[in-house]
Amino acid sequence: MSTDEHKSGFVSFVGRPNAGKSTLTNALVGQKVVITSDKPQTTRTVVRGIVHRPDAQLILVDTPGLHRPRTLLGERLNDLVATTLGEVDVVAVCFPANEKIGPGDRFIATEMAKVKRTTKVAIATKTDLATPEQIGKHLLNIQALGAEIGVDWAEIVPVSAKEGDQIALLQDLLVALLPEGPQLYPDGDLTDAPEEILVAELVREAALEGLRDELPHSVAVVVEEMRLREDRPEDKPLLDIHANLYVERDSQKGIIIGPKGARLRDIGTRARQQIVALLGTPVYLDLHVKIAKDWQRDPRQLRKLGF
Ligand SMILES: Nc1nc2c(ncn2[C@@H]2O[C@H](COP(=O)(O)OP(=O)(O)OP(=O)(O)O)[C@@H](O)[C@H]2O)c(=O)[nH]1
Repeated sequence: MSTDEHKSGFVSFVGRPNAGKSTLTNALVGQKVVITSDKPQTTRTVVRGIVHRPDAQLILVDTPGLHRPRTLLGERLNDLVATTLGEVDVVAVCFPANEKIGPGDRFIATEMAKVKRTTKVAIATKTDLATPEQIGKHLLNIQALGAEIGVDWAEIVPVSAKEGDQIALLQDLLVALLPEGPQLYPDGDLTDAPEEILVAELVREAALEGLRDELPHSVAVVVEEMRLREDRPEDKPLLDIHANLYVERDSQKGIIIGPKGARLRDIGTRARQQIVALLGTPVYLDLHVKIAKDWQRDPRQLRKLGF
């Protein structure tokens, strides 16, 4: 291969909620750039992770879990997913190896079949949670599903993002599918999401830990202000961050705040540690819980919350 054959392009991971898309993005980039959670549907913004290699630049677009619209928010997410898929070079569908292929996977793969132009890859994720026999059967099922609905997988790759297993191979295979093209982002850029969005996502992630049922869908975070505190010595900077956690109902506010504010304090501590790790600056984090009544169904509120 000649050295001027540089490749660049966009890859989008899709899959049902919790399929491991965010974890895989982080594993490929080699650093945490998108939040992960064991709650479905936590990814709401399209954050790109960027893999820099001498021969290629691989830009990962992390789409929200594709699902049938339930609320207005759901419809917007689906619009976003459809738009994203038409614009990328490769769509990689994630099928968790520790679970059978179900109606959700079938729905997504069928949607995928409609995006004709884009190369499709299948990824069997979370292989550390399955036996070799299960993985083998899973790969055959993925192939059969493709044949049934008319999707011709360019590759079917089993990986474990958690163990780092086959991640390098996946990177090579994805690069091979990219068109020739120049470097699109400067060296060192890992994502083009604004810092406020990353910070809001980290707060949301901390708030979701330990929550059950419907509440995860009801939490939104907006960073209201983020600036370096004045009058600090240059070698001891402090970043002041003010963020609002929005919930839909009074009862949910109580859950987030917890007895005597204990849960909110805990959210703040955990989020702060992650933000410091991301930005490399000491942080003072001020969190407030607010009610935005039924925000998921209200277009005005959705806009205000950044959707
Ligand atoms: N054991 C194991 N767990 C994994 C692996 N990849 C992801 N997980 C876990 O699966 C859960 C979901 O992972 P995410 O990466 O957030 O999934 P997602 O597809 O981005 O989820 P949504 O944002 O809901 O669409 C988290 O608890 C992860 O820790 C893996 O390779 N092995």
